[in-house]
Amino acid sequence: MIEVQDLKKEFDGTKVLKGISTTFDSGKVNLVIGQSGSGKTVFLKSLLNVYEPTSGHILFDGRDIMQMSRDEKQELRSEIGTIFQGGALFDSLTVEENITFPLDMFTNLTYREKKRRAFEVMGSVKLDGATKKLPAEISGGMQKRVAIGRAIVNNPKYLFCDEPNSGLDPYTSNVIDDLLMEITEQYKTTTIVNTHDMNSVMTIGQKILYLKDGLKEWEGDKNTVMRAGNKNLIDFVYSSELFKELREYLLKADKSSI
Ligand SMILES: Nc1ncnc2c1ncn2[C@@H]1O[C@H](COP(=O)(O)OP(=O)(O)OP(=O)(O)O)[C@@H](O)[C@H]1O
Repeated sequence: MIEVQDLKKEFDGTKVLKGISTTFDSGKVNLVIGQSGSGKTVFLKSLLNVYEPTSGHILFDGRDIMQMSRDEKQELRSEIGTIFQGGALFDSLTVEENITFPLDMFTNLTYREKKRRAFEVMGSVKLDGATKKLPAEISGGMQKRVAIGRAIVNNPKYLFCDEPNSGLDPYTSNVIDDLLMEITEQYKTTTIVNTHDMNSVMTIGQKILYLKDGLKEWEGDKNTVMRAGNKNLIDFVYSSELFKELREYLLKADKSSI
């Protein structure tokens, strides 16, 4: 579980995060949504202390990253998996080597143990058939799965993903969403995902945090988002005609069942 208390971040006096408080449960996929520029990436990077917050508290299962020494932060980082845009794979390493990389870097496992763990993870992300391929030889969706595999190989307690579906077709996006859900439930990770993908919102949004201009405008889940009364949220989520019609249909169905 990650608890965020009154998180603020400014850059040279410009307030980007203006005091956000929320809780992200473990074993759940938590989505952060909002217009471009609303502060989603700064929020994620502040939670990770990539950007040092201006003020506030961020508690990782009760441990406040704002109060931690450098060594304690280092220790915490070993419990965190990240999938960031531009967090490119190593082009000259095979799928298996990419996934094994964090084990080489951060563990003292034996060769055999690393091999076993890497194969377990490649099974989880459904890459068993591509272990010896180079990133250039596999599709964008498979590359995303390698990135997910690399992020989970150390059994992280916390998983952060920035736009995991960007650049993927709808089918492959669903595959990635299903995978994030499976991993989160199987390993009980606290998973936080920044997304623009409304399909993800409707399917894996076990918690949804909607940011607007650096503030929490609304929070709920995929069931409550459909019936939410917040005008800004509705305008944002239902800017697609298809979703707008779906919402109207559901609200009518609600009324006719009363
Ligand atoms: N390193 C930085 N220094 C100064 N300002 C920044 C920095 N990073 C982001 N900002 C500003 O913070 C605001 C929020 O940016 P952020 O990248 O978090 O938005 P976002 O919601 O993730 O957008 P998008 O959906 O387009 O990725 C923007 O106005 C941006 O210019």
